[in-house]
Amino acid sequence: MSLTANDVSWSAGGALILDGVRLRVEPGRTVGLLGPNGSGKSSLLRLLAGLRRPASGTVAVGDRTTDRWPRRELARRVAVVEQQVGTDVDLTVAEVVALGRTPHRSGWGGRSAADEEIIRRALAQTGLDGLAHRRWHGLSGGERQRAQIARALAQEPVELVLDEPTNHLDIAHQLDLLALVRRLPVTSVIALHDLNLAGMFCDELAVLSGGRVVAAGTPREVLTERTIAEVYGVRCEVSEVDGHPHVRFLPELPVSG
Ligand SMILES: Nc1ncnc2c1ncn2[C@@H]1O[C@H](COP(=O)(O)OP(=O)(O)OP(=O)(O)O)[C@@H](O)[C@H]1O
Repeated sequence: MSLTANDVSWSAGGALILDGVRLRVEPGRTVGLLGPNGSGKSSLLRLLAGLRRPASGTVAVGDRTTDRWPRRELARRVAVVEQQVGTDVDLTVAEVVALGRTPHRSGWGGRSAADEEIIRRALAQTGLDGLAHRRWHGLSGGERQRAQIARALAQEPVELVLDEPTNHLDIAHQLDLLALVRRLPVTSVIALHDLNLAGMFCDELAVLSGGRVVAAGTPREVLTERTIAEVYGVRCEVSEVDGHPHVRFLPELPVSG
């Protein structure tokens, strides 16, 4: 396995946020994490990336639990793109992307020609070549989000953990980004809200509700009218388009009386 959560629980502020979560992600797979606001997606992603320790249960990256990975080695191996990124950074886009090379550098040495090539490629993969010298604070939300993804790619991770990476992107950039993540030879876990994009681009899906995994499997197994009604409380019809489940939401039934 590439990433494994074994009966993971985690609490914060006196509340149980994750409750006995099991997740097994095979190498090279793209797994979507779905669930309503506050269901525990970001919390689980942070645990999977080793940024937090479970209160009980274990998280393993490769064949080692996160507590047995030296911090720097884990920082090289697992890249994380979080939802909120500060705006008070006085760096150019290229400098932000270059931060992805930090865990790979030894001592005080500068960037090598190989580093520069990796940074150039990450900028090109995310369509940011033209913005390399722009300053961070002048970027749009979507440009910042793409720069954070380029930074994660520059890290050349084995596992990539993305928390709602498309929430600021226009539809063309959403499709480009998810197609790119799927193409990369990495294991990815992505928190997403868009059920149809999750169905199009993920090999497997897991649905969290109230800190528990309530459904897991292929998109066809998970994206059912019943699960969507139970988890989100909305009515929908699920059909199939180009081999992927397609969810069409229906208006609420009028209250009779
Ligand atoms: N450090 C913390 N202290 C207290 N409560 C927390 C902490 N971190 C998360 N929570 C709570 O845990 C719950 C799950 O939060 P989390 O951010 O993991 O959910 P999410 O599924 O990613 O939500 P969203 O879709 O809104 O991003 C929420 O109720 C949140 O308020």
